[in-house]
Amino acid sequence: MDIQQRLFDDNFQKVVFDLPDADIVLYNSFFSEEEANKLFKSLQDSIQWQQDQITFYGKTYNVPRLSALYGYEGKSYSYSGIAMNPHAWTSNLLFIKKRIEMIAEVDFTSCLLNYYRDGNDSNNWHQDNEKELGKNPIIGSVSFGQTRPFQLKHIFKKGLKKVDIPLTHGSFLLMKGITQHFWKHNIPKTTKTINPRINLTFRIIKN
Ligand SMILES: O=C(O)CCC(=O)C(=O)O
Ligand SMILES: [Fe+2]
Repeated sequence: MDIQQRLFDDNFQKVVFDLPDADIVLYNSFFSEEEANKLFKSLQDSIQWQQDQITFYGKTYNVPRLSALYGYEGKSYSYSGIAMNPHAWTSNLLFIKKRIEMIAEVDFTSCLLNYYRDGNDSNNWHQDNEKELGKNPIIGSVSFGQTRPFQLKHIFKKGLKKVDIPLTHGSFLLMKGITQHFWKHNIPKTTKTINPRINLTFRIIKN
């Protein structure tokens, strides 16, 4: 490990979660306060946010958040039952991608962004297990803005308690291994008055 890597490592706090059937690590303050403030504002203004819809038993609903897909050309991705073509990487996204790849040691091909405008926006229980992500998906999740709880529940071991991980401004959460086979996650709604939040999930699309 060179000096630069060591200095960089010292700036954040690493939390390893001791959970069965999971490989989840959280790095708080992975981005400095100053970097995180800048990135939040520029992503808020420059990302091509869109309102996706989902059809459920023949009825169409707005997804309770705004979203956007970025990545390498041709790496289309299906989520919420819709095939999406990515926008080209921006310099901010490449900056974030490079930084997290120093830790994740993979080449992420795609980034799904979510914009949670307020407490009414949420992300319902799901696994990131689309077949394009391969057998054991590696998900690199970066958060800016309002801290929201990222909840996890084991799909089969009903006796296990729900896990609640606050994802703070500038944090980086890495999920890999068999995690997506055994755990669902969600961002719950809240009636509290809160600020907006941006989350980026970097993924590897194999097609
Ligand atoms: O907002 C988050 O922290 C989670 C987002 C998420 O689970 C997803 O996009 O698949
Ligand atoms: Fe997810």
